[in-house]
Amino acid sequence: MDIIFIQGLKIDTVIGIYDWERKIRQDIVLDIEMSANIKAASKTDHINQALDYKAVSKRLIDFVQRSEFQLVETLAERITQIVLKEFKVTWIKLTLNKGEVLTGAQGVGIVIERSNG
Ligand SMILES: Nc1nc2c(c(=O)[nH]1)N=C([C@H](O)[C@@H](O)CO)CN2
Repeated sequence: MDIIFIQGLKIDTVIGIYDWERKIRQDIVLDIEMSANIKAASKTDHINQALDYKAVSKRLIDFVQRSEFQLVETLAERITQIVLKEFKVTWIKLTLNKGEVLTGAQGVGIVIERSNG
């Protein structure tokens, strides 16, 4: 299996369970690994045959910026479902980092793997 990845994709959104978090926008950072078969793209050297990481990133930026979830779990699950349904991806690993919201910690977040195969 080949993997196309997107690393350190920073997106602003409304997320969190506390009142103060509902009134501000916070940055989350996504690291994404997606299964891809790169044979056709590498043969033809054409973007039409490739999993276009720019297209994935544009779709996720739009979705995350419009979203207002409370939990990182919900946002992560929705992101993986979008990628699996709308792109030629059968497996995805997503790391969602909410950053320095927990006193004493450099980051908090979630790592999930999903597949539809
Ligand atoms: N499992 C989770 N725990 C917590 C979440 C979450 O999304 N999933 N969120 C919070 C708060 O919003 C926190 O990030 C802000 O201090 C706390 N625990």
